[in-house]
Amino acid sequence: MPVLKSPGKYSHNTSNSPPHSEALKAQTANSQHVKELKGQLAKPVKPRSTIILEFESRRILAHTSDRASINIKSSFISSAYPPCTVPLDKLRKAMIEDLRLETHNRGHYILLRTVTPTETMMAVTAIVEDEMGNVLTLQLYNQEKELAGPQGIEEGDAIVVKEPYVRVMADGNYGIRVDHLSDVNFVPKFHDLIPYSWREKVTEIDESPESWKEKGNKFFRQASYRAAIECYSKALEFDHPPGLGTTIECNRTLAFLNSGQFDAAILGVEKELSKPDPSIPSDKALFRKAQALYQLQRFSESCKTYKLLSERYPGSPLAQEELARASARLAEQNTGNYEFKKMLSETKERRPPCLDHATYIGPVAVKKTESHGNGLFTTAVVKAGDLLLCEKAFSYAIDHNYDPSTGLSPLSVSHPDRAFNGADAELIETITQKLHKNPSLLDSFLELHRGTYDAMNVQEVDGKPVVDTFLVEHIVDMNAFGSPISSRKSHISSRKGTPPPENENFQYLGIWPLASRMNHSCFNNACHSFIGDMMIIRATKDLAPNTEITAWYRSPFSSGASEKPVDLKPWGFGCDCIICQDIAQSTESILSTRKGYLEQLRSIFTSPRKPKARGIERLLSKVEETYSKPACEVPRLKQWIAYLLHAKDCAESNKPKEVVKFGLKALESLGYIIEGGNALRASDSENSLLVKTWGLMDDEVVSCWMMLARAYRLVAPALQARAVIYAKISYKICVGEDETFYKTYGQHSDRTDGLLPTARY
Ligand SMILES: C[S@@+](CC[C@H](N)C(=O)[O-])C[C@H]1O[C@@H](n2cnc3c(N)ncnc32)[C@H](O)[C@@H]1O
Repeated sequence: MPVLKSPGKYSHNTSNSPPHSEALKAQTANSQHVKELKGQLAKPVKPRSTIILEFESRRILAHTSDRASINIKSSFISSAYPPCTVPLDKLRKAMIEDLRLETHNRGHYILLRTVTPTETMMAVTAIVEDEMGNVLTLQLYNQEKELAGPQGIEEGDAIVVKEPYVRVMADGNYGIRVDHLSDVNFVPKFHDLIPYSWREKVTEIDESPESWKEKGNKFFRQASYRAAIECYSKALEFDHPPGLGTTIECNRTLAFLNSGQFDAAILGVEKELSKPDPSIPSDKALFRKAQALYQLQRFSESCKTYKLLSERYPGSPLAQEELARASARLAEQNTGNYEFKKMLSETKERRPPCLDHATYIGPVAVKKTESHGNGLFTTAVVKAGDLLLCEKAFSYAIDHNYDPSTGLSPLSVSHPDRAFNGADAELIETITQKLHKNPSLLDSFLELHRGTYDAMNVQEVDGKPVVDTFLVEHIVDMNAFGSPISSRKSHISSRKGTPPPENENFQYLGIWPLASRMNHSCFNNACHSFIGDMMIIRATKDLAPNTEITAWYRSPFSSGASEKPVDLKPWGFGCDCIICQDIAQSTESILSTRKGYLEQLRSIFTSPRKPKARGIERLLSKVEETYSKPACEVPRLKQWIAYLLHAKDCAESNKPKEVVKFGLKALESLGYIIEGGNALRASDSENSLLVKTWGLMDDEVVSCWMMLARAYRLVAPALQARAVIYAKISYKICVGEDETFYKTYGQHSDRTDGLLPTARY
């Protein structure tokens, strides 16, 4: 049977997979005990030394156990909760024993200090103490994992947690769980909040901008950018000669750049450049600004800044090189001309395959639909195969801990009724951090569809962005796409009958904000494909301006003979396209009669001893009779597969006329209206064959056209070239590009579908 295209959108709930459901059950059992403790004060239940010892033993065990022995690690949370939106100076300070269990201690903050090294599995975790010496576990979710590394949190570092959520953990110990990045402040050792007993001795020499700059430089050399930024910021608080201030600002900008804080890097540079007489050479400042703009995909501004740099400082080879790179991105952004073959090679060189390319927005725009929120619409006439959008992922993740033998990841983030794992958790974490570091990106991300999640509308507190992790989670749930490393790879392997395991299609997960505006229709008019983290959307039909562009969240092609509407429950709606309506309106008896014929055909096609063609054709006609509407109005998905398989059989038995007849019928089943395909006259010209209306697209459509092309070569040679052109357009729609078409398909292949034996990814 044909292997059908992998699912499109991704909504992945793993709560029914055995290890996760076991973990969920265990948590439910524990929840009664936890309920009883809710609201009680977090008075220590074990001595400090025992809690530290238990944590240290677990930490050492985690380092020494091999990967195979890692169990599913789960993190349960009973319900989403909003981040703290109260400024720190409006909160009251609390000690551990003032906090209430299983409670979000609103109106309070707590100052803590780490007394152990950190450990990371689900969260960055350490034992922390308060000023009274009481200890508990601190779990920081969604933080950069580097925080647990040599450049991260050190023993003795101070941390403020706003409105701490105190939990009773699975081992009975108490812990503070922090899900929102803005609920945590890492407090520099020299900050006023730090009590004297916790302070490091500060000598006079420390209290100068030079010494803070030197400290900053030391941290910078160790790639401890958070600490370096703290020191540079402290240095800038002092009176300093302008030259020194500019150097410190410049160093801080580089630390911002290296830690992905591009907004802050641009701000720092602009402050420097706005000074009437910047005393340091501003080439560094301009260069860093151009780099930060590039990282934010603001290529036009990046090019302008590099140009300014080249004018002011001619002869800088690095600036010339970077200008060329930014100009190449700008050209992609403006024209949609990409070197797709090169991009495919790049996917082999990079892991994860995040490509250095720009987003092209073709003739499309976001607009309100009548009944399902926003949608994507054409803004001009479009032909089948035209590029509508080539979008770089906003964020892209891979499940690093994925275990192919079990199909599971040891990471799991769970709610009572659902579980995420691996790539989801990774993606949520990456996006949360990106937004936290670059608030200029917040607005456009938060505009994405969020389902029923109701979030507060505060975006800044204490001068820092507020990112609601649970809102990010909902947006990911509604908008993320699962993707293979490249659609060409999936296409070739499915043609060869070695489709990648289903999990490989979900191996990468990403958010493509504009593409995610597309609503679903089984009777779609656009297809998305991938080259690494670039998503390519092409029209599958000729479209008039102002047409809503629709794609598949799940493919309506299902294996087996049963017909039912696609399950779109994870997105909270049911499809009401004409295909789904037709299934809903068909009587049980019609559907079961059709199913019966299809089952007979299926067993014939899979049997080594085939009956006479006439018998098969009679059954095919009976299938046709079960449909009441013409295929050009309502595509017949099951009939398409049946005709296609028969056409393949005919091709294998060297019956070119029959291949033409049934290959065309197969395409017509998908809604294609094709003129001149059956004429088979010697007088025909290439132009006699014409697709008047395009139907549904699938990887198998490429095979069908190639099969037709081979048959035409024998019975109507004039039509062969046009059939190849249609195969090439279909290939372009399915894999995103047609530069590799002739490396993949050829008329001289010994396969009936023309796939070349040399075709490989
Ligand atoms: C990824 S979003 C698509 C864009 C969304 N309409 C918006 O306003 O941003 C997915 C959501 O769109 C809506 N949606 C998509 N296709 C739909 C359809 N065929 N019928 C009804 N609602 C649909 C559902 O609410 C779904 O959860």
